Amino acid sequence: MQASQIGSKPQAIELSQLTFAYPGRNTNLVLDIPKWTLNAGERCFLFGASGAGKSTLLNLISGVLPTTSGKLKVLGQELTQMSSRKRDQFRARHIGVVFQQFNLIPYLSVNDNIQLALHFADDNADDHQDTIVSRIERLFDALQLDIALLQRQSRELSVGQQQRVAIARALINNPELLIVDEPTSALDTYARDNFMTLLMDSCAINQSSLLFVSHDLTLQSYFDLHTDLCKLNRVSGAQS
Ligand SMILES: Nc1ncnc2c1ncn2[C@@H]1O[C@H](COP(=O)(O)OP(=O)(O)OP(=O)(O)O)[C@@H](O)[C@H]1O
Repeated sequence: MQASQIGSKPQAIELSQLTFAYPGRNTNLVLDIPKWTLNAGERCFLFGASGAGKSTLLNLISGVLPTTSGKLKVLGQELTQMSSRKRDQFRARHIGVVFQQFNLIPYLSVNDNIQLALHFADDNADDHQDTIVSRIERLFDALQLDIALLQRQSRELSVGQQQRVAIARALINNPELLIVDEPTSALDTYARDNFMTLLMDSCAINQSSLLFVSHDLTLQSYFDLHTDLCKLNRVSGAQS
């Protein structure tokens, strides 16, 4: 799929007049963003006070939550016009997500965790297992993961190994957009810097656009763009 074009600039994310309120809290808007774009290939560090709506915005962009009103185009597709099922399918095929807690299924093997991501993205994944195996091998090599870990249950892995598997799972479908939510909060400085380097290298290899949320402002130096959600969002409900 091609990212949408405005002039000659491809856009990974375009939103305008985007509002969102959680069901049951209809009078309480959480987000009201007049306009924001992320160009294809750009890496954006999104920050803002606690409660500013960062995770909510990531969930809208990845299609987990439906918008309340406005326009939200991701990789050229208008998400507001998609059913929940279509959004899930779109996310599985085009967006890699790395969550704070990695969200690996603990009792499944590492291989099964990765195969699940492939399964949700492509019903015919079983048809080309050779290609898939070599893709997994390349990713494990790039992420410095021992291939023998594929057979281990993910709960047996160290935190550092789980992080790398979470990145491998997010990248296995070659996503055009990678969304990463506060993944370094539990890490010491050394592990955090390693994680960031791996993430940046993986994005460069894949030419993915990156939207990264963190409270850790020292990570800003890794990014082309720094966006303060409190300045974008007309709702001022954040608690510092
Ligand atoms: N499932 C939910 N139902 C109702 N309100 C919610 C829900 N999730 C979040 N909120 C509210 O939406 C607002 C934004 O929350 P969100 O988690 O997006 O903020 P955040 O910027 O990610 O915060 P933090 O930095 O503390 O993680 C908050 O007022 C929060 O209470």
